[in-house]
Amino acid sequence: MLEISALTKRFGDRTAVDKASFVVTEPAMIGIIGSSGAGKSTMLRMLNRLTDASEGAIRFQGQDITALTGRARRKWQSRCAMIFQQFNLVPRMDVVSNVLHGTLNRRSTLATMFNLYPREDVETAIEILDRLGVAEHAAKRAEALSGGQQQRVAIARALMQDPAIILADEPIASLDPMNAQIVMDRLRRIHDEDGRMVIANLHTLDTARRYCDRIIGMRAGRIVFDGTPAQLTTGVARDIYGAGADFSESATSTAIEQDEAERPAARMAEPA
Ligand SMILES: Nc1ncnc2c1ncn2[C@@H]1O[C@H](COP(=O)(O)OP(=O)(O)OP(=O)(O)O)[C@@H](O)[C@H]1O
Repeated sequence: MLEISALTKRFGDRTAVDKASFVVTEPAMIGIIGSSGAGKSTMLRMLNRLTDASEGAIRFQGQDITALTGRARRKWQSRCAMIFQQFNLVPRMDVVSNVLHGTLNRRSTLATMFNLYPREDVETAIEILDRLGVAEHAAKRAEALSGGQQQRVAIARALMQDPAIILADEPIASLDPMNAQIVMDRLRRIHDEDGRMVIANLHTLDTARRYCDRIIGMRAGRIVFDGTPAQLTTGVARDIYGAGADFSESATSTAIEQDEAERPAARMAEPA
């Protein structure tokens, strides 16, 4: 259903994603791991068409995604909704209106300007908020909610678009462990109950192991691992992160970045 072939992104003479290829035949929950600068965000941004690929192809259910322009590109961005580490809500706007923002693509400019949302959309938004356990906060300003609650509102906004794919770029990197678990549990449930594909960039190995059916490991722009959590042995993880023999199972990419800072040879993949 989703086919990525030799997808490449260059920024000047830096290759952020280098001939990445993978195929997803049925909706799955996929985690992308790798150290900072490995190309994970760039990969998701190309999938969502926020960034244009330099080379290669993305096909979804037979459609050439890389070729889409204008309205067709915006439609794809609705089918392939993205959530971000920093939630990207409008802080002073109430929670329901933030969620209804997910319908902007299909509403007229006039309706948008005057905040005229159809009643059934408002009801759907509340139902989705309820599903995510934050309906009681519907009337509050987004900025009044905790980080974990805001991320659930961001997921609700994504669901409002009824997407086939949810792309999550480090969705729990700003959250404490308890809220991180709540957000990952919700994403997993959305996958299990709705059959939506979820592709998440994840900072910590244990999260990827625990929640994902399939893990893709990136290093210096290349896919260096693609398999199940069981196949992701400590040795494989060490290769993905370019980490030394002191690498431990509980290590996170944050800990590894610090290791890399001390090892100049491993800095290639880091931002300039
Ligand atoms: N807009 C840009 N202009 C120039 N270089 C960029 C741009 N975006 C990303 N890069 C570079 O591309 C490489 C991959 O970056 P990317 O953000 O995709 O990595 P990442 O694995 O998501 O890292 P992190 O976990 O730190 O977010 C890095 O070397 C980065 O500096």
